[in-house]
Amino acid sequence: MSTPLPGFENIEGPGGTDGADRTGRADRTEGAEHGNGHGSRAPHASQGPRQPGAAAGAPRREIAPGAIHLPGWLPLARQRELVTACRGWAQGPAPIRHTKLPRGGVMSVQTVCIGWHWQPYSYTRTADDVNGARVAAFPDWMVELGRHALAAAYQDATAGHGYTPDTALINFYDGQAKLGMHQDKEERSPAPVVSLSIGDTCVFRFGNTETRTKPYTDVELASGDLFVFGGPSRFAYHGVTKVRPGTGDPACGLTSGRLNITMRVTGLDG
Ligand SMILES: O=C(O)CCC(=O)C(=O)O
Ligand SMILES: [Fe+2]
Repeated sequence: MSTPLPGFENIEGPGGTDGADRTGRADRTEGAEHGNGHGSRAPHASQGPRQPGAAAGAPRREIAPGAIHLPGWLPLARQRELVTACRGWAQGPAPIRHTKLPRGGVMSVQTVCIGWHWQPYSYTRTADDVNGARVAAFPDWMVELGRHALAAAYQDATAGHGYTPDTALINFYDGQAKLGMHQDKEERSPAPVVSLSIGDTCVFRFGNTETRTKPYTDVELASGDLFVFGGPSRFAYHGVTKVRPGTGDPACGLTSGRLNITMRVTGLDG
């Protein structure tokens, strides 16, 4: 069964490391991720994200049309709340695990989903490749967070209106995990993807909609960073080429590794 989440589940422990197997470095194009989750407690909605531009450090940057990097958007306290929520989902109803790929590979990333369960290459309500359990509900507070994220990224108070993400893939990367270039394309909606990063910095490669090769831009995603891709970039290829171990601030709630949450609108009913 699934391996525990080194460095994540046991965040009080020694700076952990490696997860079960890192044999696979999964290409999402070829593999997937998935997960499941289970009820969690909502981070306090009272503490909103920072205003655009208020983060220390790097400025907001449009990486490609519709693809925005907003560094330091999530305050540390909010990061910790998300880590706590994700830790709960990682435990069940379907535990986080390394997704198996159709051709026998295993992803190096560990994933758990909420709302809908993703496995290569479709969404279901139950985690059929894990334990068959129905995944945790997608909480209202995360819908709100997604709406705030769009408003901040697009610098438009109305940008989040009507945005109702119904699934999130929650990925945990140890120091060796990677994610191959892929498109998020199982969704039947063109609504933007909202990505939040916590813990160690990674190199996020954001490319184009035609090919998984160049042209692309490598972006350092650090703890608290928001990345949104919508509009003409919604179906661009992207991936994680490397994690930089030891770069995260333990005050974010993770002593090692990287957590990434991507919210999406599946466009599915039922
Ligand atoms: O970890 C990341 O920053 C990207 C994750 C991703 O692309 C995905 O879950 O589809
Ligand atoms: Fe993706």
